[in-house]
Formats: sequence, C-alpha cells, structure tokens
Amino acid sequence: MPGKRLKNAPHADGGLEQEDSRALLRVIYLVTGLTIGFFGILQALNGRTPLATVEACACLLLLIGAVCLGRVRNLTPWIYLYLLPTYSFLIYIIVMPEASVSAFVWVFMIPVMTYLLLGKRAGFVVTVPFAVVAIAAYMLKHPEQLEGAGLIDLGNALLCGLLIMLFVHVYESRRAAAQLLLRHMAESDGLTGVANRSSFQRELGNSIALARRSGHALVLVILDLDHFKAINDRWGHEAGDQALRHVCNCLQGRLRGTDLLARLGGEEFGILLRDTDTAHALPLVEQLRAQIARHPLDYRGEQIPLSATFGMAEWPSDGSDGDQLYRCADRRLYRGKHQGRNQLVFHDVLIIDGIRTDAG
Ligand SMILES: Nc1nc2c(ncn2[C@@H]2O[C@H](COP(=O)(O)OP(=O)(O)OP(=O)(O)O)[C@@H](O)[C@H]2O)c(=O)[nH]1
Repeated sequence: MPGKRLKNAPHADGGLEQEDSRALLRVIYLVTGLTIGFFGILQALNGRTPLATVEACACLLLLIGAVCLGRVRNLTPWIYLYLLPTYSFLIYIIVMPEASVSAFVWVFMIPVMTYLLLGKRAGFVVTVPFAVVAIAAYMLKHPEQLEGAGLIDLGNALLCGLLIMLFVHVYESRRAAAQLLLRHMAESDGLTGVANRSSFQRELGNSIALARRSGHALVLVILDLDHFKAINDRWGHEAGDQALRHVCNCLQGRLRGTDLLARLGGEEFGILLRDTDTAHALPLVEQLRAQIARHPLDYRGEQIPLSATFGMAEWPSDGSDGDQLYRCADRRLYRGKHQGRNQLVFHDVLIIDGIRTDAG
C-alpha cells in the first residue's frame, strides 16, 4: 500500500486548495511585477528617475518572488507580503496629489483578491479595515463629493463595493462548505462513515514518514469479518450492512483519537495505531477482537453472532514501508482464517525441516 502524499491539501485558513493558491499567487506576482516594470519604463521616459528606480526594484522583487513561490511550503506569509503593501498602495493612489477621482475603483479588487487567497474568515478581517480606510481617504480627498450629485456617485460606489463584498463572502462560504463536503466524501466510506482505503493508504504512508523521523514504532492491524457471506445469505444484505456499521461502532468505541480506523473494502478493515509497538498494542487489539465476538448484532429482534480475524504487523520490524507492512498483516490474517478464525495473529510461523517454529 503506497503512501501517497496529498499535494493539494487545503490552505490552512480556508480559501483555495494549496496548489491552486500557489498557481494563482504566482500569476498575481508575475502580472503585477510586469505591470509595475512597464510603468517604471514610462516613468523613466518621462524623466522621473527616482520613481522609475523604485518601480524597477518592486518589479524585480515581484519577479523573484514569482520564481520562489514554486518551492515555498507555507504560502501565507507570501500572500500577506503581497496583499498588505498592494492595498496600502491602492489607498495611497486615492490620496496622492495628482490622483484621479476614478482611482477609487481599484479598491473593489480588495475583497475579491483577499477572499480568493485567504478564505472567508481572514478575507473578512483583512478586507474590512482596508475598505474603511479607503472610504475615509476618498472622503477626505474629495469633500466636494459629499454634497449634491457627488453624493449620488459616492453612494453608487459604496453600494457597489458593499454588494461585491457580500457576494464574494456568500460565494466563498458556499465554496468552502462544498469543498469540505467533497473532501469528506472522497476520504470516507459511504456506508460506515470511517476512512476509506485511499485515505488510509495515504495516512499510513504519512505516519511511516513521521515515525522514521521520531523513531517511534507503529502498528498496522487488518481485520476481516468471519463468514460474512453467510450473514448476507441468511439475514439479507441490509443485515450485512448493519453488521458492518455495528463493527465500526464497536471498534471506534475503544480506539484513541490518534488511531485511525478505515474500511479497506467489503468486510475488511484496517486500523493504524501510531506511536506504539506490538507488545503494547496487543492487549488493545485482543480487546477489539473480543468486543466484536461478545457483541452480536441486534437485527429485528434477532441476535446475529459476529467475529473477525485479525492480522497485525509492526513498523519497522515487519516491513519498512506501507506495502510490506500491509502484506505482512494480510498474510497473518489469512493464517488466522486457516487456523479457525476469530483470532489475532501477530507473528509468523516458519516451517523448518517439517517443524513449526514461531518466527517473531
Ligand atoms: N451487506 C454487504 N455485504 C458486502 C459488502 N461488501 C461485500 N459484501 C459481501 O461480503 C461477502 C464476503 O464474502 P467472502 O469473501 O466469501 O468472505 P466471508 O464469507 O466473510 O468468509 P471468510 O472471510 O473466509 O470468513 C460477500 O458475500 C460480499 O457480497 C457490503 O458493503 N455490504
């Protein structure tokens, strides 16, 4: 079972997925850098050397930033590094002496970019103060707009800005909720609600990577319900489905918050026990087996007996990666099936010269 890393994990504070955010931010850095570079050339041609120099430096920094963004892990500082100076500059162009009245339209970009890059909560927190300062700056710069026809223009601009913010806020809330739901559906098993096979594989890979760094062992348990076909055949598929949910409840009631239970398919489940080894995990896993055997499913007044066979493997002694560990636990599970089911197998048996010997 290879442990693939999820590259497109969600952004820490909501907003777009990490890789989408990265692509968008790189485009923003690149486009802004090139635009400022273009204006720098115009300033230089008009003989405004100091301004041209400042703009050339800003252009260079933004282009270097666009290149670096391809590699950085945490995008958040880079987002703020762009947004805060840019928004401050947008406010400055409203109040600077030769500013046109229409410079205010750039303020409408603030909620759109902020919500897109930072998500709903941080989007709101960053947008509101900048919007308030921008409005105040505009009123101070253009007091004539506060009377007569100017008041209508100002009202239009304010209402338009407010509606943009409202729409972006509602849109981002819905988008984030839909993204969360999609993620949950993609990572969990529809019948039992526990993690599905692919998210379990990923977590197993990630946990092994972490264990390599910390030096702590971890345990993988695979279990398979015994004679499950007979339950379906005798009581029907609905009873089988209820049995799967019942087993999950039994198991989850005993596991720690850091343990992970997943349905690997059909009537097979996986349990990942982090920061522990076989010796310490053994009593718990044995309790899990006994728990299932002791709690039959109550189905329409009938008691359906259940049991499961467990195979257990420890990292690193039973396998150096997820694949090896899974194969080891699976091999032990099937040995348990052949030995009569409803048991936990946690070591191998070697046959040497026809004599059975415990291998581990
Ligand atoms: N109700 C229900 N049955 C399922 C589901 N997925 C797989 N099954 C059934 O599980 C049964 C598995 O049967 P087998 O692979 O023969 O295993 P078993 O009867 O448990 O026998 P052993 O594993 O050898 O103890 C099949 O009848 C599948 O149809 C499911 O989601 N719901």
